[in-house]
Amino acid sequence: MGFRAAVAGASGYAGGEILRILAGHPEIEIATVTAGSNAGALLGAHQPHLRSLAGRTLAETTPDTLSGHDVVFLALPHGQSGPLAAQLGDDTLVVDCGADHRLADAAAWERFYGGEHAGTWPYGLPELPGHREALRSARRIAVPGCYPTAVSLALVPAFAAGLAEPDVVVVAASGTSGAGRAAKPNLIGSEVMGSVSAYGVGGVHRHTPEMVQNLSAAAGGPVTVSFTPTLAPMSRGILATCTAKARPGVTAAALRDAYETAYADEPFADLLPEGQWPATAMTLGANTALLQVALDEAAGRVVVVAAIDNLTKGTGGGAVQSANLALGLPEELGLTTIGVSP
Ligand SMILES: NC(=O)C1=CN([C@@H]2O[C@H](COP(=O)(O)OP(=O)(O)OC[C@H]3O[C@@H](n4cnc5c(N)ncnc54)[C@H](OP(=O)(O)O)[C@@H]3O)[C@@H](O)[C@H]2O)C=CC1
Ligand SMILES: CC(=O)N[C@@H](CCC(=O)OP(=O)(O)O)C(=O)O
Repeated sequence: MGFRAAVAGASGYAGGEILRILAGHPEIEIATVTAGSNAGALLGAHQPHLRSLAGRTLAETTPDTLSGHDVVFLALPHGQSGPLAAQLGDDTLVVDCGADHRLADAAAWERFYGGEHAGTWPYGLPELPGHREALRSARRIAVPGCYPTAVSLALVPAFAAGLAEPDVVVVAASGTSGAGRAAKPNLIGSEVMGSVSAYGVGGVHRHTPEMVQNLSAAAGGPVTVSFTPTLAPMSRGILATCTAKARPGVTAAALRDAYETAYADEPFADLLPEGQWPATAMTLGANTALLQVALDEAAGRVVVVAAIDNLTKGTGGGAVQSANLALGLPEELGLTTIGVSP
């Protein structure tokens, strides 16, 4: 084993997914697991599926317990990563699954999250133009939000190829694990089962500025995004239906060609064969974003559907993919494109 890792927030969903992936990683050893209120408990009590790690004790999450590692994965509530990272030297790679360092626009941060902006770290989505190279020398990484991962992979190729106008509409369904482990009134079993519900409607969801940031960078100018998230009765997965106004003269063939070119060499972004549409069940547990494109000629819109596992490509898998790059390891190490079905 080449690198020693600590995982903070190991009793939560994102921390659990990072541990699931690291447990099969040939070059990263899980040295330390930490938690908040559950510090002192056995990991097995909170992550019973991680059998080989069941006997590990959850330590407190402090700079002391996290220091001395090659890589620290933070899967903690927003606001925790800045103060912790400040006490970990640059010899430690810090990979933050929280939102604190994803946005470059401090005003957008204050509007959607409130409080002072903690600063911007290299953004952990290697598939975006220029990002892979930046990640190779990073010592701090901001893992993208789960919805922005799906939406950016869905629409960046259309903007980068100059095929879309800056007018985007996204409706995306997420499984309940996206909301974390803590109980919330709208996530009680009987409220979720047998129903799909919208939330964060009307441009207020905090992932909107992150989508705007990524799509505007690809478009080379400001893009507006109308984003409506919905909660679906499933534990994992995001299905994002993304549309953008098509530029005049765009053809279906040119659109498909842009996506084939963009993702030809990407290990974790797959354009499906024509006629096959992404479904969350096709990529559960895999680090792959599945995509399909169409041109709605009557409406004059580019339509892209993306499916990811919110906990894998949308968090834990994306975190390990970027960490691999920053540690000088092969990007795909420890990650799978093989899903779990049914
Ligand atoms: N779930 C998802 O799909 C995604 C999550 N993320 C991000 O990952 C992070 C974790 O999310 P998620 O795993 O879903 O949340 P969970 O609620 O499932 O887990 C939160 C974790 O943080 C720990 N924690 C809470 N408060 C403190 C504290 N004050 N000090 C130390 N540890 C604390 C908890 O420990 P304990 O149990 O001991 O209290 C637990 O291990 C968040 O920033 C989230 O935004 C990002 C993308 C997608
Ligand atoms: C279904 C659900 O509630 N999903 C979460 C987003 C997922 C997430 O964890 O995003 P952050 O990393 O930015 O917190 C939400 O809509 O708030």
